Amino acid sequence: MAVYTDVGEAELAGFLGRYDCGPLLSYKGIAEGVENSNFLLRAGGGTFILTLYEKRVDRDDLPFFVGLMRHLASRGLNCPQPVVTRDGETLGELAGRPAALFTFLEGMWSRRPHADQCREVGVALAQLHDLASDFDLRRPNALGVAGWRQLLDGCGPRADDVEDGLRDELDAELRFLEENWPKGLPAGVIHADLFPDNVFFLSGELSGLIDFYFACNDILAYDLAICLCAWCFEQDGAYNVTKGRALIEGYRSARVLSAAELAALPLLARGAALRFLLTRLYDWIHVPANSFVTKKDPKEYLRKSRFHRSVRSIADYGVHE
Ligand SMILES: Nc1ncnc2c1ncn2[C@@H]1O[C@H](COP(=O)(O)OP(=O)(O)OP(=O)(O)O)[C@@H](O)[C@H]1O
Ligand SMILES: N[C@@H](CCO)C(=O)O
Repeated sequence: MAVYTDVGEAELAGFLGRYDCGPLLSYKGIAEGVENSNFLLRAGGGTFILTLYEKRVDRDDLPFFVGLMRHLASRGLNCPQPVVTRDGETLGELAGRPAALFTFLEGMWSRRPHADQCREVGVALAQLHDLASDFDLRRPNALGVAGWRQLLDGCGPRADDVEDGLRDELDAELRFLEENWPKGLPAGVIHADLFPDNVFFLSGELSGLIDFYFACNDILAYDLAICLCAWCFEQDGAYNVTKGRALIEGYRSARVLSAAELAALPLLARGAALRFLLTRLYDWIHVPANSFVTKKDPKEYLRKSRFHRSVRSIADYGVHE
């Protein structure tokens, strides 16, 4: 459950008083998610999502995230929109945390994505890259290759509690990636966390994207590699070549992937697997066992990391140049 910060009714009503959203009717914490505290809120003027920003979100980055959501929506991409107060503000403070109110997006995320949904995500990701290309704010990727060493160091010797020898294995993998990380590939704004729980479907079609709080400037094809990790493996850990092909072909139908980008995919996917392995491992070690947050399994990403290390060319992902 991701409600780190509790909000009292009186202080919430006070916060909402700055908006034209009508009186507070009800609110409840949303169990899903691991990063921020989210509440589903009903007011006279409709249904909203209230987000309180927690540890991994830097307050100074909020104008980038909120601005990006507004920019993408103005270009036709369906994503939550910050509600503006009567004073023209989109960001405020509640229960000691930075907070914002968003429009509610209809739809459900897919617990067991099928190949057609992978294709749709590929298309949507390419559209996002294209639509964000003229967004004028910049945010370096704090969880990019240059930030992984600090995460691994932060895990310390307790990494070996998850699996014997894990710390040395990750150290070797990280060193390899630091030395071989591709340079010069097309870069721009990426979502950086487009997992199934951040993609909504309605009546069988992709209806919107949420959770832009890792969005940043980085290699575009790295975003595709993240989706390859998040969408194209089965619950038993096996890579599904049909889903992988659908995702990549969906992406290519909306944005041309150069030969260099395609060739770099296995390396970028190793990086993507390591990034989520490291954040999960860090949380596994540091989030107290009695907290109300369901920790995500680092071993799922260890298996994915090992799979990507075994890949010899993009043909192993089911695609050709
Ligand atoms: N605008 C919205 N409309 C409808 N539901 C939403 C909206 N924003 C968030 N939610 C719901 O809240 C849940 C958690 O939101 P979100 O994914 O942004 O949280 P998070 O803690 O950042 O999660 P994650 O672990 O994916 O980083 C979502 O799975 C979704 O059910
Ligand atoms: N999508 C991430 C959690 C949010 O950062 C994961 O599955 O590890």
